[in-house]
Amino acid sequence: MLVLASASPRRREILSRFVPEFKVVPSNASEECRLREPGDYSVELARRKAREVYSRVGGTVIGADTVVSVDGQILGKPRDEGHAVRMLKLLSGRVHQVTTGYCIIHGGKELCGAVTTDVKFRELDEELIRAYVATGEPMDKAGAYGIQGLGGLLVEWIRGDYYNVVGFPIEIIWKLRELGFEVLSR
Ligand SMILES: Cc1cn([C@H]2C[C@H](O)[C@@H](COP(=O)(O)OP(=O)(O)OP(=O)(O)O)O2)c(=O)[nH]c1=O
Repeated sequence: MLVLASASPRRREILSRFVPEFKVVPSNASEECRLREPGDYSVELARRKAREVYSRVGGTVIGADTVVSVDGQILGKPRDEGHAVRMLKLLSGRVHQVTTGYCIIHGGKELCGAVTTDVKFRELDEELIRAYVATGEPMDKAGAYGIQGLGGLLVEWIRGDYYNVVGFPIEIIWKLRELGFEVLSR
């Protein structure tokens, strides 16, 4: 049985487009992490999420973690609205990286990786930033925006996998296919 170790509705929605059947079991793993490099950090958290769920339910388990980084500095989810405003000011007019680490536990082995997408934001004025934060959309999202929602307004261009920005890189689907899971079957 395939298990998605995530409480994220976006991850569930993306996986369900490509794979017909899986179970969702959110992880209770701690998100405290001292690593500073976005790839190392996101893979470590993805691995913890996958291991914690695997220890309870077994099967083939997918864990993922998404971070936004700018100049190598990791931005997680905003603590409050003021923090969201500061993050968006920092990202305004600049290119940043969105990295999703993943870990698939299958047959007792761990298959882990990280995918990075570059995203360029438009120049954002204070009024727009405050109006966007007031919509509430930034609060549960790494980097304080969601490209798939109203946050699409902030983006000038992206380079790389769009799904990766939303939290679920397509590389995971290809890995599942290599492991023998059917993709696009109904
Ligand atoms: C940058 C960006 C992030 N995000 C989201 C993806 C992730 O859900 C979230 C980052 O938090 P994560 O800790 O990666 O995931 P989560 O807490 O939502 O779910 P779980 O740990 O149970 O798997 O930010 C978007 O939805 N759109 C975006 O454009």
